[in-house]
Amino acid sequence: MKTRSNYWQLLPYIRPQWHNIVKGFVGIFGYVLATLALITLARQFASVFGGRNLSAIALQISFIGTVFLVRGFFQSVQDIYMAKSALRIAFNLRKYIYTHLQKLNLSYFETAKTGDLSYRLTEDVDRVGEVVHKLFHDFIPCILQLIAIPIYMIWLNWQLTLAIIIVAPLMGILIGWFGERLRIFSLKSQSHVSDLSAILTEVFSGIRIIQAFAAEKYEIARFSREADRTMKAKYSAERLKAIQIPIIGFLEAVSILILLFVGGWQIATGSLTVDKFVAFLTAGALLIDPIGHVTSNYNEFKQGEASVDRVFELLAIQPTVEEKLNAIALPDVSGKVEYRHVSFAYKKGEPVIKDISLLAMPGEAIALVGASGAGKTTFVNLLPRFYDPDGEILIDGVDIRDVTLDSLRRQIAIVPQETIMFSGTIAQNIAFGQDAFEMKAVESAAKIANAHQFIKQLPEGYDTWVGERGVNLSGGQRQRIAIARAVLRNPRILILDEATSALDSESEALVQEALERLMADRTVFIIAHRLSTVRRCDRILVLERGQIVESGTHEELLMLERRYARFYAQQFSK
Ligand SMILES: Nc1ncnc2c1ncn2[C@@H]1O[C@H](COP(=O)(O)OP(=O)(O)OP(=O)(O)O)[C@@H](O)[C@H]1O
Repeated sequence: MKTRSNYWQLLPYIRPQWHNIVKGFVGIFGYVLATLALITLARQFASVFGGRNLSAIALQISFIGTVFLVRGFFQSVQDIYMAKSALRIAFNLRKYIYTHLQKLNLSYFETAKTGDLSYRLTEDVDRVGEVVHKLFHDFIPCILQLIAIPIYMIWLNWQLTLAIIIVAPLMGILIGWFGERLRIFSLKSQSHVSDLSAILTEVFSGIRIIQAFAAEKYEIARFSREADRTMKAKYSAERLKAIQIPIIGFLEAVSILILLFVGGWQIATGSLTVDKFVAFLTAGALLIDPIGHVTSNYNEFKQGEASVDRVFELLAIQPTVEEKLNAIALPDVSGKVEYRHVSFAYKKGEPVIKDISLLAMPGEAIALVGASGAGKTTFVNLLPRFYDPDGEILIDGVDIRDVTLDSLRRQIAIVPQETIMFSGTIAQNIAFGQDAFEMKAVESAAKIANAHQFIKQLPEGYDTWVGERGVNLSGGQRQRIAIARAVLRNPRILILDEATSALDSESEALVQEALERLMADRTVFIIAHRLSTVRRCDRILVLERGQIVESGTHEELLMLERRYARFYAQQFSK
C-alpha cells in the first residue's frame, strides 16, 4: 500500500483555475478581515454597554449588523468561486482520465474490472472534487482565521493567548493520528465499494447465464459478502470519528476553562479590563468554529487521499502500444498486407504466434482455420495494433508502427462474433464513431447489409433506440448492423470473426449474402467457421499452436489429405 500522498499531483489540474481561485481568495480575505472587525466591535460594544447611552448602543449594533452583512457578502463570493473552481477541476480530471483510458490497450481492459473503473471515474473523481472544494472553500479560510485571530489575541493579551493555545499541540498530534487511520480505513472501504460495483456490472451483463445456471443464490451470497466487508470498513471509519470528536471537544473545553481561570485571575488582580476580556472571549468563540472545521476537513482529506490515490493509479498505467512521436498518417491503401517473421506472446516465454510470414494481396480473402486456442484471433488482432508483436507487419509496404493508430484503424473494419450495440439509435449505431453522418449513406449501407428491411419494420425505423447491448435485436439482426457499420466505413481491409452461434436458415442466408457483398474487392482475413465461407476464400491458412501448418485453396488442402482434410471431415462434413 502506498503511503505517499498524491495530492500534489492535482496541481496541474488546479493551476488552470487560478483566476477563479484568486476571486475566491478575495472573498476569503474580506471574510477574515470582517471577522477581525467583529472582534474589535465586540470590544467597543463592551465599553459602550456600561455607558448606558442608548444611541451609542444602537449605533454600535448597527455597525456590527453591517459588518455581518459584509462578511456574508464575502462568504458568498468565496463560496461561488471556490465551488466553480473545484467542479471544473473535477470535470477536467474526469475528462483527462477518460481520454487516458481510451488510449490504453485491449490487454488492459481484458483484465480490468469494469465496475471498478466506473467507480473510479464517478465516485472517486467526485470525492477528489469535494476535497478540492473543501480545501479552498473551508480549510484555507479556517487556517487563515486560525492564524489571524490568535495574532490579534496575542496583541490583546499574550498571557491569555498562551493559556488558550496550550493544548493546541496535543490537539494537532491527535488530529494527525486519527487522520492517518481514517485514510487507511477509507482506502479499504473504497476498494470494497469498487469490488461491489465490479460484481454488479458482471452480474447484470451476465444475468442470462446466472439465471440459466440457477446461480442466483450463489451470486446473492457473493454480493452479500462484499457488501458486508464494505459496511464493516465504513463502520470502522465512523467509529473512529465518533471517538475523535468528543476527545477534541473535551480539549477545546479544557482550553476555555483555562482561559476563564486566567482571565478571572487577571481581572481580579487588575491587570485586565472587562472590555478586553469580552474581546478576547469573542475571539476565542470565533476560533471554535474554524478548529472544528479544520479537524473534520483534515479527516476528509485523509479519506479523500484514498480516492486521489485510486484516480492517479489509473493515470500511471501506460499504454503498451504507443504511437511514435513522428508517426505519419497512413495514406489510403490498396490493401496489401504483409506479415514478416511475426511472433507474439501474451506472457513472456509462452508464444502464441510463432514466426509467421504471410503476404496477402489487395482483394484477397484469407480464411483462418484451426482448433480453439490456435492463435487465430491473436493473429488478426495484431493488424490493428491491439498488441505489438516481434517482427514486422506492413500495409502497402508501410510498417504499421510508423503510422498513427487512428489512420491505421480507420482503414480496417472488424466485424466481430458478437455485435455490441451502444445506447443510441439504429442509425447512430451504424454510423458508429461519426458525429455527423448522411442518413442516405446509412440507409444504403444497411441495404447492402440486408438490414434495411427489418430496420424499416421497427417502430421508429432508423431512429429506433437500441439498449446498452442491443437486447431487443436478434443475433442475425445485430450481425447485419455490424456489417452495415463496416460497409459505411468502406475499408480496404476487413477482419471478420464469423459467428458460431446458430442462426436460423433464413437469417444465415441474409447474413451470408451481406458478408459476400461486404467482402467484395477488399483484403479480408476471416476466422472461418462456416463451410461455405471457407470454400469461397482465395486461400485457407491452417493454424496450429501459433504456426501456419498448411496453406492453399480448399481443393488443394483437401488433396493434401492432412490436417485441413481431417479438420474438414470432423467439423464441416455434417
Ligand atoms: N488477452 C490474453 N491474455 C493472455 N492469453 C491470451 C489472451 N488472449 C488469448 N490468449 C491465449 O492465446 C492463445 C491463442 O488464443 P486465440 O484467442 O488467439 O486463439 P483462437 O484460435 O482465436 O481461439 P478461438 O477459436 O477459441 O477463439 C490461447 O492459448 C489463449 O488462451
